[in-house]
Amino acid sequence: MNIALIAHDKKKDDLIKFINQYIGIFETHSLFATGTTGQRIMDETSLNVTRFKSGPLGGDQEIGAKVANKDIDCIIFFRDPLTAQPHEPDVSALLRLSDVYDVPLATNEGTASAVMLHLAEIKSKNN
Ligand SMILES: O=C(CO)COP(=O)(O)O
Repeated sequence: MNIALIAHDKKKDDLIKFINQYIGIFETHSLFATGTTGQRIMDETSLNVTRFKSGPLGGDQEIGAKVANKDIDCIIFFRDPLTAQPHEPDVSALLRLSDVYDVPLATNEGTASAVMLHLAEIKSKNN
């Protein structure tokens, strides 16, 4: 599967911790990320990631374009609900496209954990 990973600045530590928790599942998928999130993932985990521009510079939109082209199967987006983002319209556009194309989108750790359990189930069925 093609999985997009995104985290706002105050959630990046949480995302890295989350990824390391489920590293065995993530390493069996193709990963995409916005710029800074992707760099942190590559620096702090063993995973390789295709990086787009940083979110405020268009990265959410680039991932949105991939969603519209049916190139993304799942999005894990650790959003910061307590900090205003200068590129909020881009974030909303990505969330909207995930609904348009019915792409699973986890915007917090609880939902992301549920998604990972689902991916683990698929993996064990395929083995
Ligand atoms: O702002 C973001 C998502 O809206 C994330 O972008 P970065 O990964 O470049 O910080």
